[in-house]
Amino acid sequence: MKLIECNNLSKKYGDKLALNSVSLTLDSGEPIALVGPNGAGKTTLFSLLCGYILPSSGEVSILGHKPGSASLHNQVSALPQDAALDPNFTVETQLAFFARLQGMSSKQAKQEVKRVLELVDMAQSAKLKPLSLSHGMTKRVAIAQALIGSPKLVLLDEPTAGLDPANARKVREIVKQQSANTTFMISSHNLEELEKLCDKVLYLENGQLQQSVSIHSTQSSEYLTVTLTNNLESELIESITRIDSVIEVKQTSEQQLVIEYSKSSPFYIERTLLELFESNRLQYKSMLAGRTLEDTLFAK
Ligand SMILES: Nc1ncnc2c1ncn2[C@@H]1O[C@H](COP(=O)(O)OP(=O)(O)OP(=O)(O)O)[C@@H](O)[C@H]1O
Repeated sequence: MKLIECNNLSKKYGDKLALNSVSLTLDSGEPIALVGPNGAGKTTLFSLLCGYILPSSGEVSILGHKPGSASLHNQVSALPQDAALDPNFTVETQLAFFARLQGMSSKQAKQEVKRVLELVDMAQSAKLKPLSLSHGMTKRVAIAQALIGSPKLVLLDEPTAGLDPANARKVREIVKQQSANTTFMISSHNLEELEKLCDKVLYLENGQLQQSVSIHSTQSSEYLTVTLTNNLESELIESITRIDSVIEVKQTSEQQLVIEYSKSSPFYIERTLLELFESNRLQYKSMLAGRTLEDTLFAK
């Protein structure tokens, strides 16, 4: 069963097309990063996955069910960037309230609160009220709240924004530890952090899914960014895809592609590409090796 499936998913706010025909399929497993510039549609996608808003067209399902449906009760949770705790109640009181809302008895809720606070190393603060917590501690409590009931999917919006390096690291550790049971989808502008944490990266721009890359495969293999002087033809892309060591070819602009390949003999891929360009009478502007997530996402 696929964790998330979106098929031509679109969302309009009035005339504004915030999400434009997004199609993707994601499996449960390692954390998934959602990146893109301000206004790209990340929050809109999160809101659709949570069932807070309905699509204007297209379909979305989580574990085969429509977001917000009763079958997904306790299976999906979200931590919005501006999530706030109620200043009037202790940490344990408000977390127990959310556990009760999930249908737990008061005894189960108490045990669950203890469990999730231990997961985020905040058990000692159970009896404190939010105003006596630091920003980092508040964030950990909010993550604990998102983990109540061991959901299958947890959506985290900028989970480390505004945190000092030690607290940001702590949050990363929590996500890593919990990833055995829960798939996290993390929206963030911090590419370096996402590189440490995530396997798959989804890149949204202007409401469209521009790229979906696997960080681990880009680290274990190599890739080349090739820019031609002419616009790319689909026959050329197909020919490159057929080269022995090529894993994947992505067109990133009219004249540019990123080729992911496994290293075989030295310069094999470069030599084969040059022969291919020569036989097709094509000229290239540049052929660059690159490996960071930023290079992958923003190579233009
Ligand atoms: N309720 C709304 N009504 C009208 N327009 C909206 C609404 N919510 C979002 N938008 C618009 O839809 C587009 C996508 O917004 P969204 O908040 O999903 O982007 P985002 O990628 O989360 O941005 P950021 O990184 O700044 O949080 C933006 O142009 C935004 O102005």
